[in-house]
Amino acid sequence: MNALTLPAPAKLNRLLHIIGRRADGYHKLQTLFQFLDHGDELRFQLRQDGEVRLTPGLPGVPDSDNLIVRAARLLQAESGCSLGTDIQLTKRLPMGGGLGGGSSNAATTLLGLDRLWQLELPLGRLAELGLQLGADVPVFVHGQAAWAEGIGEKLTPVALDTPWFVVVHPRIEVATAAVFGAPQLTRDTAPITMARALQGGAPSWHNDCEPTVRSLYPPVAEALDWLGSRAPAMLTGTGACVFAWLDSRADAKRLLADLPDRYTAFTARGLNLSPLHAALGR
Ligand SMILES: C[C@@](CO)(OP(=O)(O)O)[C@H](O)COP(=O)(O)OP(=O)(O)OC[C@H]1O[C@@H](n2ccc(N)nc2=O)[C@H](O)[C@@H]1O
Ligand SMILES: Nc1ncnc2c1ncn2[C@@H]1O[C@H](COP(=O)(O)OP(=O)(O)O)[C@@H](O)[C@H]1O
Repeated sequence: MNALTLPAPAKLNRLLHIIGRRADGYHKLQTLFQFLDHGDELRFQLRQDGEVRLTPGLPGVPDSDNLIVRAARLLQAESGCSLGTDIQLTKRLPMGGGLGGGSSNAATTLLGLDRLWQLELPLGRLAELGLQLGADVPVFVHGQAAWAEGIGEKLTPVALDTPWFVVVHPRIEVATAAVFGAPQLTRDTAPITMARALQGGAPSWHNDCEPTVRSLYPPVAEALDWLGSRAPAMLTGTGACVFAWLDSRADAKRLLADLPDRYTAFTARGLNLSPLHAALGR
């Protein structure tokens, strides 16, 4: 095999609670991750010379900081593999959108190059490598919708309802570190069990970052109000994207028809198995 084209799906946080803070400043979370059938695409072509080349690069992100290039180099270092790759990126997910695009790109790179370079590392090891790149990478490596604890890396697979979503991007970028660093962020939600979270279902789910992101980023508050007046709506991760869930594709498309020009948006179905794993048969 000389080349491989793979999806890097988006995720949503269908619930996000902040229950404390670790000594290193990272926040302890409880969250429900689900994938979408919408995302970026990466094409990997084998190189014999060990070089890792990405095209096109991302505006404002030097290649050496790009999570795709960092994931490829980390895998080379871990495995001692002397092969390289040309990577072509089709970027569809907004950056800093709370859809986990960078993390998903990193996971697709780890699994894609593991296959292209014939390394056959276990998913658990690839997830450990992924965690060095970002708190959200392991869920994309394991590829199952999950209840997550710790900083998002302690994962228990779950089967969630799979509604149609409308995801609205208010065309601003939210810095995850700024939200987690905000003094007004509440960090003391009482921990709950997974069973209790699942029992309540979507109507009972909320995101503890929402009040802080609303106050720091007024365009996100406006998007939540616009969407929330039409269907139940929430923030994903630390934003900037907000999402609403609907019973059918037709309802989702109807909602999109009214979208103000100041937003971009897409519709997508919730998935409990990542399309990456479906494509790889893993
Ligand atoms: C909040 C979540 C929920 O899914 O999503 P996003 O909105 O970013 O997608 C994630 O946990 C984000 O994960 P990720 O985007 O990988 O974050 P990282 O790069 O590891 O961390 C960025 C910065 O956010 C802060 N951070 C991140 C995660 C966490 N549990 N506690 C933190 O305090 C730290 O200051 C860190 O330096
Ligand atoms: N391949 C990548 N795709 C997107 N962002 C990347 C990538 N590599 C590094 N980044 C950096 O990570 C930041 C967070 O990106 P992203 O994962 O898209 O958002 P979020 O964590 O909010 O879901 C970006 O603003 C960018 O600086």
